Amino acid sequence: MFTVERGNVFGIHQWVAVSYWDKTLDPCTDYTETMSCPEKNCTKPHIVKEEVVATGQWVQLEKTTYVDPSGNTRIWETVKRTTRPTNTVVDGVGIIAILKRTLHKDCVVLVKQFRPPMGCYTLEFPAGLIDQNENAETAALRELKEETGYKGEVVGVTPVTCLDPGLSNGSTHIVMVNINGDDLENISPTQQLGDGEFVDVILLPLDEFQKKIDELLKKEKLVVDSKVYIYAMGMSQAFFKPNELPVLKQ
Ligand SMILES: Nc1nc(=O)[nH]c2c1ncn2[C@H]1C[C@H](O)[C@@H](COP(=O)(O)OP(=O)(O)O)O1
Repeated sequence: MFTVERGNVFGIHQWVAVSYWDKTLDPCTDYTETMSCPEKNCTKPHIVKEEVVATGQWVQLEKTTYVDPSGNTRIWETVKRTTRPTNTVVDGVGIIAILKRTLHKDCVVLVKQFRPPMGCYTLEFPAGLIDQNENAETAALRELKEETGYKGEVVGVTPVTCLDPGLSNGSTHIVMVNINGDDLENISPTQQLGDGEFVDVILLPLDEFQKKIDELLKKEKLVVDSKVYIYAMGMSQAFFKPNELPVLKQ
């Protein structure tokens, strides 16, 4: 439910769009009352209202009023994308694409691009925003083709995952994709980049993924996306200690 009110936001008097939580539409209404708790009274935290402070073409800043678990009303500064398709809770897709070729090691497909908010080049999984009426699988294959030129096949999709929840409601599905590198279409892939998009494709072998990233970071001024690095650490921890015996700890 939206109203327009005159309010004081960050010390500035201005007209703001205010969305109040409509309890009749909120499936969590039953849980927003004070619940008994062994130590003290606990409240199910909930949003009271969201006020738009500033809106750009791609993002907006909001002042979020919420009740915390001890029942206190507080304010949070929140960033949201303006591009989220209607009736969804997800903005985009990230793509873990594995290039599989005869007589080659399996490789993870990464992209390097200059990211203005970071002021430097970053190393990321291919990714992009989901268009209206698109699902995660379709968006992932489209973005992969655009950014890298590769045609892939979806082999898995995560639940909605949050990206930076202390700052933004930005969220993504991670889509697992296999690429048949022997396919004629994938032998000399051609990117389909839009205006203002400059993307370098980087292939790193899956069996030395973390080591190759570390080498790249030493060689170039580059910041690696945390999803990429955590995936690399997970790969190292899970698969590449074949000769280590489990040790019983006291
Ligand atoms: N926050 C943004 N500010 C911009 O000025 N422009 C932005 C923002 N977010 C996205 N975009 C633009 C840049 C591209 O032209 C398009 C497509 O982005 P997409 O490929 O879907 O996503 P990324 O790869 O994560 O940029 O949106």
